[in-house]
Parts: sequence; C-alpha cells; structure tokens
Amino acid sequence: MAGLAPHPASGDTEGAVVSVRDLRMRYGDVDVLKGVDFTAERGEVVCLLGPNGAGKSTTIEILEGFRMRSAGAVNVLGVDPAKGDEAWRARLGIVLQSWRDHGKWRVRELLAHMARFYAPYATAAAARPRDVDELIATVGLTEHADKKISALSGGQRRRVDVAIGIVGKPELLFLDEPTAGFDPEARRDFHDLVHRLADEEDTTIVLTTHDLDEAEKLADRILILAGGRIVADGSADQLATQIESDAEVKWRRDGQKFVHSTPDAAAFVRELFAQYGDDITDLEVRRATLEDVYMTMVHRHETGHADDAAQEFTKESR
Ligand SMILES: Nc1ncnc2c1ncn2[C@@H]1O[C@H](COP(=O)(O)OP(=O)(O)OP(=O)(O)O)[C@@H](O)[C@H]1O
Repeated sequence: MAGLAPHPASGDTEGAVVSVRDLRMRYGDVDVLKGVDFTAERGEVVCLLGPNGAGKSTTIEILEGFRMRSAGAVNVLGVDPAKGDEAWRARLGIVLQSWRDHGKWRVRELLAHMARFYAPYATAAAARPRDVDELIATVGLTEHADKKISALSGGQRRRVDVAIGIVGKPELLFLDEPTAGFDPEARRDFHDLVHRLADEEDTTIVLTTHDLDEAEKLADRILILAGGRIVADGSADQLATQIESDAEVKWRRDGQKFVHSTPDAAAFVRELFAQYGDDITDLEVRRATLEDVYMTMVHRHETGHADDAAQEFTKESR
C-alpha cells in the first residue's frame, strides 16, 4: 500500500492521547457505563471488546464528542470532547458502525470533497489532507474511483468509510467494527494498513470488533468491557496469564492421536518424553487463547461477578 508519509508528533499530546477516568453513562434509568477507566498512548492500537450492548459504541461516541457523558473525566488529544472545536475534530479520524448516506457521490469526488475540510488544519508537523489518489490506492479502490458509491458492494463501501476516516491524516483514529463485511483479502489489507498507520505515522487507534482473531492480530492492548466496567486490560499474552486455564497437549504415538489437559504443560511434556522418547511425534501445546479469556471474563459478568472481575483485575494490575 502506498502513500503513508510519516508526520512527527504535534507537541501538545505528550503522555496519554486518550484518558478516561470513572466514565459513567446512564440512558433513562439504565446505567450502561458504571465507571470506566483506561488510557491510550501515542501510536498504540487499543481494541475494545465486549458483548452486544456492553457500551463500546457509547464509549467511542463520548470520546468522539458525539455523545454527552453522565459523569467522569475524559481527555482526548488534550481536550474534553464535550468542548472540542473544529480544529480538534480535524485531528480525529472516525469510522462509524453504520454506513453513511453518500450513495450519489462518486468515490474520488467524495474523498476530494472531504479532503478539503482538512486543508486549513495542516501544520508543519502534519501535512493535511492526504493525496486522494494515493489514499484510494491505499484502500484498494483505484478501479472503482469513478463509480457511484451506491454501485459499490458492502465491503467496498466499508473501504470508502475507512478512507474517509484517514483522509485528514488523523492523530487519533476511531474504528467501530471496521472490517464488518470485508472479504479475507480486504481484511488482511486493512490489518496491514492499521499496523502501518500506528508504526509509520504514530497514529493512535481505538477500535471495536467482535472478531477476537482480529483483536489479537491488531491490538497492542485489549480492553474487555462487561457489566459497565473494564474487566480486563492488557496484551493478549498478559490476559491469557490472568485466567486459570489448563493447557491442552496433543501428540501422536505409534500413529495414534492423544490429547491431555494439564495446568503444567512443561512438566507433562518432560514426563511424556521420558516415557516414550522418539515414539512421540506431532507434539502441540495450546495455551489459553483470547477467546478463552474473553469467555471467562464475560461469563463472570453474566453470572453477576463483573464487579469481582473488575476488582480482581485492578488488584492484579497495581
Ligand atoms: N440513544 C440511546 N438511548 C437509550 N439507550 C441506548 C442509546 N444508545 C445505546 N443505548 C443502549 O445502551 C447499551 C449500549 O449500547 P452500545 O451501542 O454502546 O453497545 P455496544 O457495546 O456498542 O453493542 P454492539 O456490540 O451491539 O455494537 C445498549 O443496551 C443500548 O440499547
């Protein structure tokens, strides 16, 4: 993918790019967020996971300044989103969950139009906007650039959404279920794009997804939101060590397949080799996956132990 020129940090975002403290959101008499805390650093990819209705979109919309919170302290690029002005907004990129109604526009025409909004906000540190044709190539839409958006497939429209999200070369990019409807190749290209934005441009990325494999591939840090709180915060590896789960050992001996679950895979495998040595083939050890962690944490919430899970997590991360 072409066209991702680096831009240096713009000075006023030292420290956390996103900082959320005791965030609460109440719809009517229902508390959806009951005290959410997290931060995101420059260049970090943070993935927000959680069941349907957990409050992921609500959280992101509050950070984007589209929704007023009920309580708590939120700081995004040095500003309270409730008070963010146009210049602040120009530093954000947003890919919402639902399609926008741009059907009558042609792809290049729409992106060129969007790009013009960002031109006044170019700085010495950040050349805005991106070159539109390079951007179209980056999201793999070159051969569709002159088509009306209504004539594109669902996955191609989603690529347009992603292009709109990054046309202004954002310092912070919000992606709400960005790959819904992507085919496997588009998904892989998108993952490459996210890595390049974070690594080469130091873009901070906050995304939601229901695809745990995607979260594991993309995220420097995973947050699991359940029962109105963050019940897990860490890399996929760190989270795997926070749940008690047996490793699964698989092997073959004399052509026969064996499987065994054990809390101490190393000791078990040592013993296996001591007994059968060269007869052992096709050895595999599978540790707790992100799916195991997710299921455990969300199940604790569903069985009414979310507060315990959140407290346990807070204790462990101190
Ligand atoms: N404007 C609103 N008024 C009242 N309730 C709302 C409103 N928006 C969201 N909710 C409720 O708040 C809860 C959280 O919704 P939200 O869309 O933030 O969840 P989510 O984690 O993004 O879910 P999903 O994974 O399904 O996208 C849901 O129970 C939803 O019904």
